[in-house]
Amino acid sequence: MASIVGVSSLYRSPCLELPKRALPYLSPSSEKPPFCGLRASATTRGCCCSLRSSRPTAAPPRLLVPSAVASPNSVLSEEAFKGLGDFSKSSLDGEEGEEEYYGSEEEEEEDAEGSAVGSEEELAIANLGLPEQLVSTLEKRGITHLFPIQRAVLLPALESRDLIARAKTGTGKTLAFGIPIIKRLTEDNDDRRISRRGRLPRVLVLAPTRELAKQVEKEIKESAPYLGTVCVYGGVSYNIQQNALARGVDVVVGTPGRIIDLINSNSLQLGEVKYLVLDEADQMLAVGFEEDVEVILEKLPSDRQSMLFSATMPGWVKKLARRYLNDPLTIDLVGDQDEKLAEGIKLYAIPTTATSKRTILSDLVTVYAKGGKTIVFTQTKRDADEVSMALTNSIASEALHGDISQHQRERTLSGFRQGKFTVLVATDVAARGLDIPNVDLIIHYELPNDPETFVHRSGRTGRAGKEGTTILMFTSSQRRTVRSLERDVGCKFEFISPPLMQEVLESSAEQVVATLQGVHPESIQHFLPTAQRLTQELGTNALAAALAHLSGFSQPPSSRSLISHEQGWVTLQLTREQGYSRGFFSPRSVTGFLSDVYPAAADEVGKIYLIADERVQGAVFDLPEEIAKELLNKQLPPGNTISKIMKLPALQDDGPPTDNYGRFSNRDRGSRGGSRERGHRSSRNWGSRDYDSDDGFRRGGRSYRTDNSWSRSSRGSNDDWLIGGRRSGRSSSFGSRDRGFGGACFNCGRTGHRASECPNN
Ligand SMILES: Nc1ncnc2c1ncn2[C@@H]1O[C@H](COP(=O)(O)OP(=O)(O)OP(=O)(O)O)[C@@H](O)[C@H]1O
Repeated sequence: MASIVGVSSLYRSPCLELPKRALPYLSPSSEKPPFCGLRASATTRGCCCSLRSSRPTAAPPRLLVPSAVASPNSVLSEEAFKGLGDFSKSSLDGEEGEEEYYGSEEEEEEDAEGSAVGSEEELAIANLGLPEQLVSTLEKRGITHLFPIQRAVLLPALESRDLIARAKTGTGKTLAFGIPIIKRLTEDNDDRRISRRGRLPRVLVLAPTRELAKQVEKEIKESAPYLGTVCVYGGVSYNIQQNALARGVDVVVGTPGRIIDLINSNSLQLGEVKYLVLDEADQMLAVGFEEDVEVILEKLPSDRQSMLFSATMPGWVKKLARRYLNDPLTIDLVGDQDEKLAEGIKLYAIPTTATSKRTILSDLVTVYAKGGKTIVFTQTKRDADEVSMALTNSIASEALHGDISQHQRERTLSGFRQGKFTVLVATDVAARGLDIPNVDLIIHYELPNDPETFVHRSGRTGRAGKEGTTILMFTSSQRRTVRSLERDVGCKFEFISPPLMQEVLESSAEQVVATLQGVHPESIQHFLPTAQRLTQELGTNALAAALAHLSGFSQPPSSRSLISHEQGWVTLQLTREQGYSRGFFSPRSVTGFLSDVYPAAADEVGKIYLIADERVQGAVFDLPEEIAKELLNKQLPPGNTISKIMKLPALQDDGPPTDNYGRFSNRDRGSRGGSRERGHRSSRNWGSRDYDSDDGFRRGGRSYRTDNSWSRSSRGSNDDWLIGGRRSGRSSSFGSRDRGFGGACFNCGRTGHRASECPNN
């Protein structure tokens, strides 16, 4: 698990170049010894100071930029930050050598050498010669040492290099561009322009969503309150934004749609912009946004520094970026071969069915979030609403998507940040960039559209070195997509089963206990007399009743299938003693047995699985609660036992759910009908997915992969859910209302009739 403390780890050979060369490069007035904070290579390749600047660097007034030593394959080691992001062994699009690239092949080898002489001190922001105001505001926010991406970007950014930077989610990319830009703006203030009214912006940061734009604005404002920073985005009145721009501004952060509107109304002039940042660059350059970005770029001076940041940079982004960037330096702290997710994120995957999804969801939240914050990602706005509504019965939750008014979106996010409710159900509008403290659990209620979205969604937890958990829910038909996801993201899921009711009850109780610990002692005093009376009357039952109520279990939990996890179903086990067997024991034996003992049970039986233990002749199967009760009261033929079970025994063929199982289930005939329809719709709906864009209207999304394998499978899975989810009620009713006999005759073994109707009788 990565830890922020990792920052204090030592790396071995500190850069020897920078102290000599970089003094003027950093703050001329600083008396602190500057250093680059990067280990010099044990080989001949040198540290960041030898990064080649292959074009003249635009030195700001009073900043002397040293002419760097040419070293095309400059290498930096990240020993000190292991866990927060490793340097890659390959370039973003595999075209090494074509461009300057920041990564190492011999890193591991180097890491084994040398002695630990670098120190926390060397990474201390206070030692870098940054403007004092900046150092002090960062320190107040607990930011005292550079994170790896910040360290890697600082010098090239100050050298005015165009950059393409990739680092994992939550590793501090905002300040990676923020710190050098703020330094330049602060020092480039000879003419006191920072306070001048009507000054035009020198920095433009483009972000794909309003929430992200606001967050970047906040980060810059908090780090440099003395700069004029204005955020412009759609969904709110123009006036306030226009007035703020008119007063004079240093940094504009915004979403493309509103920026274009403000340019067109002449409220925003970009003629003095010196620094352009595309945050979440791959999304900014995806179809739909790219045209807007191009319109904006046309308004910018060509003599500017451009920087692209994201946790994901598919190859096409880099190719496209060449059109906008000038001899860019690529800084890649992710690498193509390695896991793309931030470390410290535990990954689980859980097989579900469309009908059991919602029940499982609330159980997962209860058991895995342990009272912390959860974000549930859905594909569509409608699903976000519906899932949030369904959850609200048991857990406080709210929905966030592009159809919700901007005002409400802001209120929702702020309520979530403040912990007023603990589950946010969102479309991918919340997948990128949002930095919300203490999000412990991410649930992909629906498979993401592409691996990049999976990385960004999951990256809302495990930020800045913290731990987090991600759970992917999938149906059996989506198994292949899950495997592709593992391959594309370089991760491995641990496959889990739905939590048992006992676990849910225990977790709920624990959370209530944690909440009780926060009750103010004075409040307790008010309730003490009643508590004492109740304890005398009811003993510990009084406290248990209070816990049950506060856990949301005033009524006993409804019965639930251990197989499908659907409510209202019970899982029973049939075992047959040796010697009573009528031949080979199979699922047909179960349906035949049921039709003899209680035909209603044979009609309604759900999934049937054989017990794995070869010494036991038996199976488990699902029945509706009422039917199960009746069956348990029936007289059974000798040698047979039926009991209600609380835990599944080991089952043959991996147990539920697979595509093969349930062949003997009546209910399954319905779902097979459903899957025909799924197949029919799967490819068509891909383009019309209900995707949120910044400005609340649909934008297309680039299909990131060229081989289509991911896209195709996720298209299928997307629609699978669209149909499965919305029609879940119908799907489950197909089987149970269809009274045709789905089992096999106990007599002749053929399907379609009961033993009592067997023509062979
Ligand atoms: N040097 C630092 N020390 C401590 N905390 C930091 C440092 N730099 C950034 N942070 C904090 O780390 C968190 C994550 O930063 P940020 O949102 O910039 O990550 P990111 O890499 O842009 O993530 P994403 O890819 O999800 O957009 C923020 O809360 C930020 O304030």
